[in-house]
Amino acid sequence: MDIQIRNIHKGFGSFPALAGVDLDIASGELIALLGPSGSGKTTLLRTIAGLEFPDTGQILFGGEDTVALPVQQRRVGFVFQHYALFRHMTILENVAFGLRVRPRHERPSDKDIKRKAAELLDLVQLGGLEARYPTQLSGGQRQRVALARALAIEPRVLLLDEPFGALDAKVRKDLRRWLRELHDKTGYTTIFVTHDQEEALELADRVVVMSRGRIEQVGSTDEVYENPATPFVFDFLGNTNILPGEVREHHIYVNGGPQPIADTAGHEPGPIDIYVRPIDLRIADAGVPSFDVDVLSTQRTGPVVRCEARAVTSGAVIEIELPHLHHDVPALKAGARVPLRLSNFSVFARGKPISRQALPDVVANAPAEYRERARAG
Ligand SMILES: Nc1ncnc2c1ncn2[C@@H]1O[C@H](COP(=O)(O)OP(=O)(O)OP(=O)(O)O)[C@@H](O)[C@H]1O
Repeated sequence: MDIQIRNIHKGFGSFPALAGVDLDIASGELIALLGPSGSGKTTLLRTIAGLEFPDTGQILFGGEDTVALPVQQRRVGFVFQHYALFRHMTILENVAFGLRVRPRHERPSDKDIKRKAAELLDLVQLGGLEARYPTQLSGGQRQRVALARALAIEPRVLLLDEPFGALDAKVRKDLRRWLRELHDKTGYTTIFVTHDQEEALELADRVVVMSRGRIEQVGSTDEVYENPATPFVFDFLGNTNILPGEVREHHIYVNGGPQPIADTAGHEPGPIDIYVRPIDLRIADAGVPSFDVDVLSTQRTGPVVRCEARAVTSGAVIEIELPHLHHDVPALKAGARVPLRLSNFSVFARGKPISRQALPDVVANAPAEYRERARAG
């Protein structure tokens, strides 16, 4: 089932929780709504489910406007962060519940309901535990029961609100992989809410990054990570260093840097912010565009070395992250002055994002030598 969301506004009192949301979701897609707390993810999910009514806008399921349809008729499967299982019912009866409460003329026979519930428990890999009660299961198992229950009604759409939020890191990771496999098997259009970037990037076909009731960017996981449309998206998707810089005569300079770090076509001259991740900074060989930093401290945490340094000319404090066996590590001693190069970065005009289309040019138009080095990693 494909879903079209058209210009949804939803306020709570005078507060705009959703401020004009448009989104097209293809049938069978697995979509992540990602954003910080309060950005409107849950409100959007609940509006799609029919648990909230938008002030304006349309939500179309397969071309049909659902806004006037009551929740029951939308046929959405919903799973919340806290597994709301019925404690007094066995696992099998929990899964069967959605079928048992159907109107009489749509309700399968008792035998078929039990068979279907058992099949779904097999699907979520809990076959054999049908007679247990929710308190006799682990958190991850309970969440899988909640998912089987949501699937029992043969939903047109599956909506998951931080489904693994309450579980520990290891179980979350296992369940993520499992959910992806389940999705590939069942093919339901699925939308899930998370504020965990890693979860969104690992699981989803496309990620919808939200901030303050609006969509900042929609794209494949690679697109949003490699080509963030706005400073917000860049910053939200991982650790960020912001280096003040400048576009001058079609070149990009780190403030105070003697040589340009890249060429740029078509960008307005003026102050910019260069966004670069700690893992995309390396010590530059002679002749490669670079800027000098003074190393302040270096610390190893397991397999990773984190180094804090200060840009000599701008004074910006930046973080560098390397695998501990990387050949740059010995040179990053506190007190050393080293030249750094950027292997990947985004540029934003200070205060306003450079258009998304323009961003790939920044790398594409870098000096040839720079590009080769960037490719070499
Ligand atoms: N029933 C409500 N009454 C008043 N304000 C609400 C209500 N529900 C949500 N809000 C407000 O709307 C905004 C968006 O909330 P929402 O729950 O959609 O955010 P979220 O991105 O899902 O956040 P979180 O990750 O913390 O769950 C928040 O500022 C929240 O306080």
